[in-house]
Amino acid sequence: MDRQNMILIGFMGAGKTSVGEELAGRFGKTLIDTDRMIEERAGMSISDIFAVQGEEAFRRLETEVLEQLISEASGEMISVGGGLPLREENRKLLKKLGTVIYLRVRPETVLARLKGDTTRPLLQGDDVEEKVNSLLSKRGPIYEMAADRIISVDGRSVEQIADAIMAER
Ligand SMILES: Nc1ncnc2c1ncn2[C@@H]1O[C@H](COP(=O)(O)OP(=O)(O)OP(=O)(O)O)[C@@H](O)[C@H]1O
Ligand SMILES: O=C(O)C1=C[C@@H](O)[C@@H](O)[C@H](O)C1
Ligand SMILES: [Mg+2]
Repeated sequence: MDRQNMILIGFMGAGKTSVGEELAGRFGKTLIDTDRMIEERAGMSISDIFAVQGEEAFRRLETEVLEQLISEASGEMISVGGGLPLREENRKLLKKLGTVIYLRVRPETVLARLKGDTTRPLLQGDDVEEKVNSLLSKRGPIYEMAADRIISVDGRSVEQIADAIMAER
């Protein structure tokens, strides 16, 4: 891996963390995951940050973490929270940080993977299917705008997705 950072973006359940771990392992690196960085900084889970401080506060933390990475990260494998590219400011920071790879996922795949998940505050309660469909259709074009490359993940294993990313480097 050269000095350029590689960043995975995409919807919840697309596999950013899983594929990121796989790729980082192949490069002999440890994955940097912005959700985990925020949990460590805040000393609480993402669900608790949303519940106690609200989504806006979480989004501010995402921008802070991105700024920190720009000053510190070089040649790293990075995965970011599903909503991080939503702020225009963050999309500019992502471009500055490195090569942005969008893991594109279909709603059915998200639902199959995250059924019963309790750690993603935006997908709790009733009508999870409706929430996934509506968020994904709003966010799809934004992810595309932020991306240097797009990889479809449906029906592919974590290893196959990592292979596809490596092959096109
Ligand atoms: N290619 C895949 N095939 C099968 N299962 C997968 C695949 N990628 C991820 N998963 C599973 O889907 C779930 C969500 O994956 P992961 O946590 O990597 O997604 P994420 O994109 O990081 O989500 P978030 O934005 O919420 O952090 C996990 O249980 C993971 O094991
Ligand atoms: O898509 C989103 O908005 C989110 C995705 C997760 O990675 C977390 O960052 C959090 O649950 C919010
Ligand atoms: Mg993740």
